[in-house]
Amino acid sequence: MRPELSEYTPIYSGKVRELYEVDEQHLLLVASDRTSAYDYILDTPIPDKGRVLTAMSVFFFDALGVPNHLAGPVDDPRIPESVLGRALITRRLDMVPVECVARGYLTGSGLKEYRANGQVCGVPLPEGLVDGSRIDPPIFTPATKAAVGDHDENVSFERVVEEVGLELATRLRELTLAVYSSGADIARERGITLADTKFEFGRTPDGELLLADEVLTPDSSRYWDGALYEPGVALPSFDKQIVRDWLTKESGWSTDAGTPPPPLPADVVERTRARYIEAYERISGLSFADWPGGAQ
Ligand SMILES: C[C@H](c1ccccc1)n1cc(-c2ncnc(N)c2C#N)cn1
Repeated sequence: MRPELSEYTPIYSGKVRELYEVDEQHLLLVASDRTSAYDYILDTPIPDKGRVLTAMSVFFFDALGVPNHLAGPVDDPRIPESVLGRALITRRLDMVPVECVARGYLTGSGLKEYRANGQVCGVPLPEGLVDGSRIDPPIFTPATKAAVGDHDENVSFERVVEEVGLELATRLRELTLAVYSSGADIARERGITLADTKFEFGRTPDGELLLADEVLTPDSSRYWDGALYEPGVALPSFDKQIVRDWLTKESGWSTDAGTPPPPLPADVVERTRARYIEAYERISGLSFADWPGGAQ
């Protein structure tokens, strides 16, 4: 008999995920079906999004072989039925207060910084780069964690050293770049470009550094269709572009409307759900139909 979610103490509620305390040493990390666009949480959920992103994290945790915070399988008996397939039991860690970002392509906030001063997080880049340009080798572009609703602030490696010390900062950079490159290689072999990603790390009581949070999901990364890639062309997000295009080109809403986006039509929801599942099945080579927690 599985416990009820109400038996666990909620300790964090994010835009699209929640964290609960299971016991002194363990947490329950829950991914919702909520999705965001243009910094709004949309009213319309995407069915199975939480399960697909959980499945992607588990695939990469297994594939990457990096010590991580998982403390049980996706069907662990401590996971309530109501969140089965979109929740994971993790070890409770002392989280490192740094968003560890790796970029293999220039876009987003990195592009904005580059255009202003020719570098990203203090890392100088060659002249003449444009939106979508390859950054080779990939760079470590850390950020400080913002309050809920704010954007993270890109910071230099030196600032991370001030925050956590040289040894840990160096280790975070090494691990971030190595894990990004491994994930990017796996995705590239399946025709998908992993442009950038964000990792979080935490330490165990005896000081071991573990990969935590979610890994290499479309919510923590930018995924592009490898077949469409060309530098200088604004690259559509593999998973979010359907929603973005409907909102800005068909719904009558606009990003400067100052009002929340309207509810999504059923076909936009279904096509977006299908894109998440396509990304998972192409990258993992597994069938999402085999993932626990189907329609209850
Ligand atoms: C922001 C992020 C979060 C993720 C998911 C849902 C809501 C928040 N978060 C993760 C921890 C955390 N703390 C202690 N041990 C851990 N193993 C983790 C993890 N992962 C704290 N915050």
